Amino acid sequence: MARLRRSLQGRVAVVTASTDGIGFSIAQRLAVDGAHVVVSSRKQKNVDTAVEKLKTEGLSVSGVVCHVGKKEDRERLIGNTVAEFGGFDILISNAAVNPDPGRIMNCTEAVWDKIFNVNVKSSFFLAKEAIPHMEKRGKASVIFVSSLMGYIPNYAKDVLGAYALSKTALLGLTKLMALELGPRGVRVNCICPGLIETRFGEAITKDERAIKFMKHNCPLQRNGQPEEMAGLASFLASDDSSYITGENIVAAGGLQSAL
Ligand SMILES: NC(=O)c1ccc[n+]([C@@H]2O[C@H](COP(=O)([O-])OP(=O)(O)OC[C@H]3O[C@@H](n4cnc5c(N)ncnc54)[C@H](O)[C@@H]3O)[C@@H](O)[C@H]2O)c1
Repeated sequence: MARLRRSLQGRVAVVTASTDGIGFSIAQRLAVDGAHVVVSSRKQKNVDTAVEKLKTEGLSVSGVVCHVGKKEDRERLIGNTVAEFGGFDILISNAAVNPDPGRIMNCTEAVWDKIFNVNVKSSFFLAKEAIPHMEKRGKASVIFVSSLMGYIPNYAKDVLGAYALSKTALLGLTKLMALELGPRGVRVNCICPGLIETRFGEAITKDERAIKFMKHNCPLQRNGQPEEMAGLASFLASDDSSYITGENIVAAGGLQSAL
């Protein structure tokens, strides 16, 4: 007889930028699969709304405000979680920005710094700071959120320039961290979404040219939905992926070419 045990029962997960979009869907799915999920984003109001919504679905969640670029916010996110649960098992590093969409040769130093500070530097330091509190529980899984654009930074070169490049950096970060952390029992993987219908993605997903392009070039002929990233995240967080580390996994409807 099948055992009715949820794949993340007893685990504690922290998900950054999880009040909306892909992060919210991942938080929801991890909680449905049995984890307690710490929801976070920059604004208290958004955290409260997301936590409330998930609680009304009967899910085990709590919330902490965290701007991932601020060390003190990262310390609070980790500190509060450790104080309540003694540690945690799953870190989903999902926050990202693209403050001034444009071509790489138009990127200013200030925009470059903001993109790399949030998307790359903060992802690394949050993981580095979290790992001592995760590894002792024996099931640590770190998951970065990169992008298909990390592989093809020229995908939408008119709007994604330096942002796409920051996502390329995460592909390498995943490989490097997995190598160093494997012997400590910590797995590090990365999800690379294609075009997903969120507020962040709508500059492209709602563009007529992109819609036409997807119809003809994406094997599944459509954009993705945030929920379609959530199962992959849950799998990578669970024991079902216990022999998988250092992988950058694309979920993009089969799309392989630049816009
Ligand atoms: N939507 C897509 O087509 C797509 C494609 C590939 C990758 N991604 C990646 O997926 C992730 C989620 O994006 P999304 O599409 O769900 O859009 P989204 O706008 O819902 O998510 C981005 C989130 O990051 C948050 N954020 C920005 N700066 C932050 C900071 N300093 N600290 C904490 N949170 C911060 C924003 O508030 C926002 O909630 C991002 O890493 C994005 O790069 C999205």
